[in-house]
Amino acid sequence: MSHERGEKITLSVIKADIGSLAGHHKVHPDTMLASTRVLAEAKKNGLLIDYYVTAVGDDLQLIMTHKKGVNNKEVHETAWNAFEEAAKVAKELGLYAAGQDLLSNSFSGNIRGMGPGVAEMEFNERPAEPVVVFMADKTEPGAFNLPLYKIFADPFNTAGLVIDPRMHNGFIFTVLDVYEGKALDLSTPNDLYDLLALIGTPSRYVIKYVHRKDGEIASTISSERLSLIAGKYIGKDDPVMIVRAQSGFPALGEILEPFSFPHLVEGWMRGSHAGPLMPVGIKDAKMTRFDGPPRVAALGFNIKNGNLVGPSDLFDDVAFDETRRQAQIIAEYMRRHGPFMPHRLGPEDMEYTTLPDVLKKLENKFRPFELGYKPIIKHELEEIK
Ligand SMILES: O=C(COP(=O)(O)O)[C@@H](O)[C@H](O)[C@H](O)COP(=O)(O)O
Repeated sequence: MSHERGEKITLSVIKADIGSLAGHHKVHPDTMLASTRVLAEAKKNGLLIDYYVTAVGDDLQLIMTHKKGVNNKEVHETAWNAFEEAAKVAKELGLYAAGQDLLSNSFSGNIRGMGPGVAEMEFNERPAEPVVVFMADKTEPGAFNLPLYKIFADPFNTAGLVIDPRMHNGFIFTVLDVYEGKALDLSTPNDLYDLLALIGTPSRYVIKYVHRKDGEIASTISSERLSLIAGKYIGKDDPVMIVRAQSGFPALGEILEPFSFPHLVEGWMRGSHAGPLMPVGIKDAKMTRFDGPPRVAALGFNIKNGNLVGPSDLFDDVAFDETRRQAQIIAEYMRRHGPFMPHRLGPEDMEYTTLPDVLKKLENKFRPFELGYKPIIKHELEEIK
């Protein structure tokens, strides 16, 4: 059945760190209120069908539905205005890093590349349209590579790949090289090994979209890299992801299953450490221990005539208690390494942090190490006297 463009629903999830309470910790409710006012106005004016405002760690999350398609100027401008209003409140309250992710002074047509993270998809709404919105803090977009592989390509995770004829043909993964700004499409199960060869380097190769082979969008992930946009370290690019569920897409339980394994991701303190991704309910989506550990929350909605029905706070459940316990044990183990790799990230990843500034000071102090090399200890002795 063919659908006119106007009938399609777009789900836009746009997030930004506009300042937070007590450090890079938690969004203040007054900033959420300020952004809610802007979205309420846009709903009243008919631009948005519906919206839901939430927060994970220090990231303010705008979940919006409309009929304008992806990359729509008006919708992006509304999100930008919502963040600006929230940032104003953050500044008034003296919140930490107020306006952090708003890298431009004014809106210029599309919010991508201006700081906020964006995941959007347009689809013909099914009679029942279940979707899951994942939001992570203190990590990067590649953190979703492993779960996405399991959801859409691993039959040991997703029974539907074997059992359900609608999923048996596999999926198309679009992989983005965030350094080069290039993408390629890989078809599973045929290209499985090529896919793994790339996405095992999640700081560079990020799964951007997953499509079913009939062209239906199944998942979309934000892929902004703040450091590459701003040219210097600003913060990790805490990602968001949308996944459609059921009836020819993976079941809700198959979508959540990979998060029962708290896999190691990059981010955590100063965006410079590897740690376990801990699934939490919204009430626990705040950063504490060593600015983490990295956390992911998941909200489940049904979309009906573009309206957001729900949400259900999916990781706020005893079924993930054991995962959280494991994550704590892994966090403790990793923390014991202090500033040593592999807890602290390797030199390539540290290039985009503040470490190079520190190392620069040592550059001129290096001397050739040859026979007869004498350590300089005079300076130290003088200090002791
Ligand atoms: O990763 C962090 C912030 O990232 P985020 O804002 O969540 O993108 C934090 O760990 C900070 O890097 C850390 O708290 C130091 O912050 P500053 O004192 O340099 O602002």
